[in-house]
Amino acid sequence: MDSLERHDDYTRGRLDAADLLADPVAQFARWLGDAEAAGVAEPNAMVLSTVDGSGPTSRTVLLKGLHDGCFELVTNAGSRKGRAMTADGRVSLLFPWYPLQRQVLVDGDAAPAPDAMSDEYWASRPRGSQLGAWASRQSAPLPDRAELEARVAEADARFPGDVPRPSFWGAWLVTPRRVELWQGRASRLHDRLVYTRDGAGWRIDRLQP
Ligand SMILES: Cc1cc2nc3c(=O)[nH]c(=O)nc-3n(C[C@H](O)[C@H](O)[C@H](O)COP(=O)(O)O)c2cc1C
Ligand SMILES: Cc1ncc(COP(=O)(O)O)c(C=O)c1O
Repeated sequence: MDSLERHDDYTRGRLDAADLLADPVAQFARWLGDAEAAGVAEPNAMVLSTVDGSGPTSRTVLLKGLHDGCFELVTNAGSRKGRAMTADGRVSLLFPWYPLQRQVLVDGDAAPAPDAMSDEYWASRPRGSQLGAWASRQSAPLPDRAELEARVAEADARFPGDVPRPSFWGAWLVTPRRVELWQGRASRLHDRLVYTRDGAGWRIDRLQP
């Protein structure tokens, strides 16, 4: 467990307000492009945190689009996260781009996307994933894997042609309230720049590391 003993310094980059775009989502898109270009694994993976009656909880999901200043994700509305977001839209998104010594944190409000957006995304999914969405009551206990596989076979037989989108599966849009860009620096003196809303625009402030 060597990693527990290390104190690696972060020296790959720096971050200055003068280098940032005025719009945080446009700036995020630029950083996502950097992560893609650097070959970061799953560059669009993000840790989605929600709150429910048990408190905060997190899991990884994929970013599926950027629309009018919002972050798009897809999931099952009956899942633990889906039920949490239905009851309380407050979420956070964390993009951990360790190879770039960067992270982006987004605090915002999630709401179901328009049906047309969910339909369009659904149509882009492979048939296997579409059948999987029908088969999985995501987050519910599963006594054994064979039961899941039987439900996939059932859905396959039920929908020999196009697989329709289940009403319980779709896209969600997260409207950001706060976006923080973090660039690791030497001696833990990292650069942190945070966008918060300021009237119709955004202000950018530097935070202590
Ligand atoms: C890299 C990665 C990407 C994932 N993407 C999604 C996704 O886009 N949507 C989704 O519902 N689950 C996705 N998952 C599975 C979730 O992490 C999670 O296990 C599942 O959604 C159930 O979460 P919940 O019980 O908290 O609702 C992904 C997992 C990983 C590791
Ligand atoms: C359970 C689940 N749902 C949805 C997704 C979203 O991605 P895709 O539409 O590419 O399957 C993922 C991605 O890993 C996933 O694991």
